[in-house]
Amino acid sequence: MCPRQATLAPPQLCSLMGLTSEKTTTKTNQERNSRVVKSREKSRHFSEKAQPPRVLLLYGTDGYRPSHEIKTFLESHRIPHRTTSLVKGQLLLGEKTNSSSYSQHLGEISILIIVSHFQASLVEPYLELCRARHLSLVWAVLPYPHSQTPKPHFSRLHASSVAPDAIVGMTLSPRYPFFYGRPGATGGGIPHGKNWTTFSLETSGDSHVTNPGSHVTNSGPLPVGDLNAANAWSNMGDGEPGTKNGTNGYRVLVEVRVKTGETDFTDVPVVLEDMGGRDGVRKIVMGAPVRFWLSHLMLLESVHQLSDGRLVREGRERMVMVDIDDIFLAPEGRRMRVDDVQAVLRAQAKLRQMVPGFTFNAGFVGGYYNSGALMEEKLGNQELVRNAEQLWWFDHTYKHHQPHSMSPRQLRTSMELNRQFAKDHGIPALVHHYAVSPHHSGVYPVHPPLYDSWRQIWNVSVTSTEEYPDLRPDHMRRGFKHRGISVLPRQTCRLFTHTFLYSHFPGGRNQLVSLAAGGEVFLTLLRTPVSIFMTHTPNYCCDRLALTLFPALFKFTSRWTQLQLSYPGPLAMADRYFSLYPEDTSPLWTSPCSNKRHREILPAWFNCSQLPQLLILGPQKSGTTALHTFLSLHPQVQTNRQSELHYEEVQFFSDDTLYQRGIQWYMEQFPYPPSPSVPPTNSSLPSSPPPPPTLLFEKSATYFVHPQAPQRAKAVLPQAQLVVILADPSHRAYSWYQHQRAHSDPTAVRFSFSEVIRASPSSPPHLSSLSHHCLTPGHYHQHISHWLEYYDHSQLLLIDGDELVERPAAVMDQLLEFLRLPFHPFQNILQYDSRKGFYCVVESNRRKKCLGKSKGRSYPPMTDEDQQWLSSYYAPHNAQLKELLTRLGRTPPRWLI
Ligand SMILES: Nc1ncnc2c1ncn2[C@@H]1O[C@H](COP(=O)(O)OS(=O)(=O)O)[C@@H](OP(=O)(O)O)[C@H]1O
Repeated sequence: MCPRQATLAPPQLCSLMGLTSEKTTTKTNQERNSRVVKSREKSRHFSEKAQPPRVLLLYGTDGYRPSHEIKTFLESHRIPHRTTSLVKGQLLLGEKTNSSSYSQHLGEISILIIVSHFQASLVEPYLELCRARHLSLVWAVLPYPHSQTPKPHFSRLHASSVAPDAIVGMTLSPRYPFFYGRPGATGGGIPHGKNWTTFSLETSGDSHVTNPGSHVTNSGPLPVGDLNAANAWSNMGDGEPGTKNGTNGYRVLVEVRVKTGETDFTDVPVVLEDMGGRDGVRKIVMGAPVRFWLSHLMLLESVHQLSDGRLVREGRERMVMVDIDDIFLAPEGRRMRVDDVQAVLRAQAKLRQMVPGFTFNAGFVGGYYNSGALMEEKLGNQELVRNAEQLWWFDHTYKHHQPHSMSPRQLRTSMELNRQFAKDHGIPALVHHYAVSPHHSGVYPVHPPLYDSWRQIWNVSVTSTEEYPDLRPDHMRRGFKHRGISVLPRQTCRLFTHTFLYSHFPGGRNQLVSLAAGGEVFLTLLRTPVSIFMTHTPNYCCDRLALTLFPALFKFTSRWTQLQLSYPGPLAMADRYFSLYPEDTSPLWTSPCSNKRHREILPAWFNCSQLPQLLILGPQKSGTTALHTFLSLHPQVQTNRQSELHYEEVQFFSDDTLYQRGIQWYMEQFPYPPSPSVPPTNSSLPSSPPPPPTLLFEKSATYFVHPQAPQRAKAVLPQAQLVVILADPSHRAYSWYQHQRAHSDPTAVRFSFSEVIRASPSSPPHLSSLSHHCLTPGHYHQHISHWLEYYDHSQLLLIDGDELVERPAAVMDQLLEFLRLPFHPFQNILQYDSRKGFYCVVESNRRKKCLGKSKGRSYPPMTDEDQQWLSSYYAPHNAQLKELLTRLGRTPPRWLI
């Protein structure tokens, strides 16, 4: 155990004191806790935590990688979900006796997705659970390992393994009521990869699983016929939900054509729906490799079908925009010539047949117009301008300078020059209210002068970036709104400034086409309702790679899916994005300091050491002002400037209006810390030691209970140390009530403390609201747990509120140790003042300076009845707190013992 003075200290303090046995246990706890926090945090960061989870993804030991793929699918479509192992899921779902614990763990689930081999023992236990809980099932069947023996049947279904090179074609059922897939779509050219699993109906005997090396399995006794005759569909049946007789109760979604001999082929189902006629569980069984695009399409289809469209938000509409950035700017030999420009216009006309309204979006840097050395390239520039009306145009600064490195005046000048250029050359650039910044600079991390100049000079209301919140993983890129401008996420299409010949593209032309034909670019389009692809001039000269990629993409999409492609322009795209995802409107600012790419596009004034390293979180009326005042006395510590709104508190993470102002505003609340002096390099003089680093901190007592503060703080200050003061919650509530009265809160003035704490939800709204705000901050367990979902508990120091009142110098020693700051003689600086009834600061003139009259107020003591009432009110919350502290290896505060 930690010694007395280390009450509520984090474990590393105990270990500093040489308590090694504690250290061992703590370390394990700490590691475990940190792992849990990290994984939770990952899934919660930018996740849809406001919605109840609806899909439960279950994986076995062999299914970890494929399940990761499915998790990416769920995340990219923002389908609310949880993930767990097959073993754990069975335990959780099986908790029939304790259904509240079931829903507490899992939320409301409607679909299970199982990733496993075709093994009845893995799936059968779930059938019972699905029946009992009215769940549907999607089963992604993994290919059999070579050595495995045939497996038992499942719903009279046999599985067979087929080597990928035996599959020569694939068809989507012409009869299945697809929402996303195109009925009857057919084609060959299935890429090699993992084995596939095909299905057949049992008539007798065991299922067959063939050696994948032999190309094709014995696909069971089901006769399959000509692909075009769609025999597989009719042989498997067109079962309606609940059908028991007449048909087999299956509907085939996809079949593949398998080579069985030199000239023989057979058509077998690879994705089918079991309508639940036999076991009452509606399920979709998929045998295509999980990484293959068909599986993504079928997963989307399955979740849509099984949830009657409730779990997929995007519908079928897909808006697509293709930017050509730097249209006049490229190295010699990589700019468009006249025939390239004409090819672009011809391609555009053709693409409009597949994507209504399709128009290339040209980003221009006027300062480079006609700057190429080759005459053909100058003519190419002129051809672009001659056809300006046929394209859409957007500002890309005049000289391609990065906005973050320009002063507001330079920025404005650059934009004005580009605007004048557009005017002089008849370029209709003001109409679309869209602009893009070179290298994403200034868009994210946000550089407010860029936003202001865009609005002022170009009337921009939409832009795009790949950088929010981060470049990777790309399916997690998001949009946000800032200073009246909608920032949309951009997608990657694998064409860069250096890809202008097929031979420069890894894998050549075939690889480029396969990106579009089911590869990464197709999946992006499938996942993203609003896709903005960035290309560059070199992609349209030379081998014109972009003019291969996009037609291939749209053709493939129209062939296999019913996605409705369109290009309605940036404004309509922004409207659609934010009406689909209103939760993205307000950004979650992330720390630019811990991200290499973001650091490279930070304005010069941005100083990562001007952000605080310590947050005193609260709660209100726990002694936070005293702690703030005392800590500010340390010579190596500085706090924020006084705010005109909240006095000594910044409240950035808990005040939505302030939070919107961005990190720059937050930084400006802190003094610029002294930079260490750099000794002259060639000097023979002994160098003076650098000044000690300054620790910046802020205290905002509103952070403790604010629902978004932990996530916001973690995203900006991942390494911050946190302090929470645990005062007796009953006293805290009484102090808070007195504070409200002192500030003439009409409800607090009108109602007594007894009435306030005893108010119920049926009391007048202003009374029950006051009661809620008075009592709930004292639910310490709940608020601390929330913070620990984001921060590791070693970053958190808990201070006993009574100790702070009675032995403030000891508390300060404890705090300095936690912060690894040098000793400061608080024992001499803090002295008890009998008039104030609290410790005060002894100033240099030896006079005591106490906290203001609003801290340490005089008011009558709480009545015994109220005290008792509160003790029993807080008893369960305090018990949970005690449990938590024990789990974390902390000593409880005195009032809790
Ligand atoms: N040294 C010292 N001087 C004065 N007051 C002290 C001190 N140490 C702790 N306290 C207790 O701090 C209570 C005020 O808490 P906060 O500063 O957190 O209040 S606030 O939320 O910032 O308004 C305040 O509550 P009240 O007594 O109700 O005024 C005090 O109980």
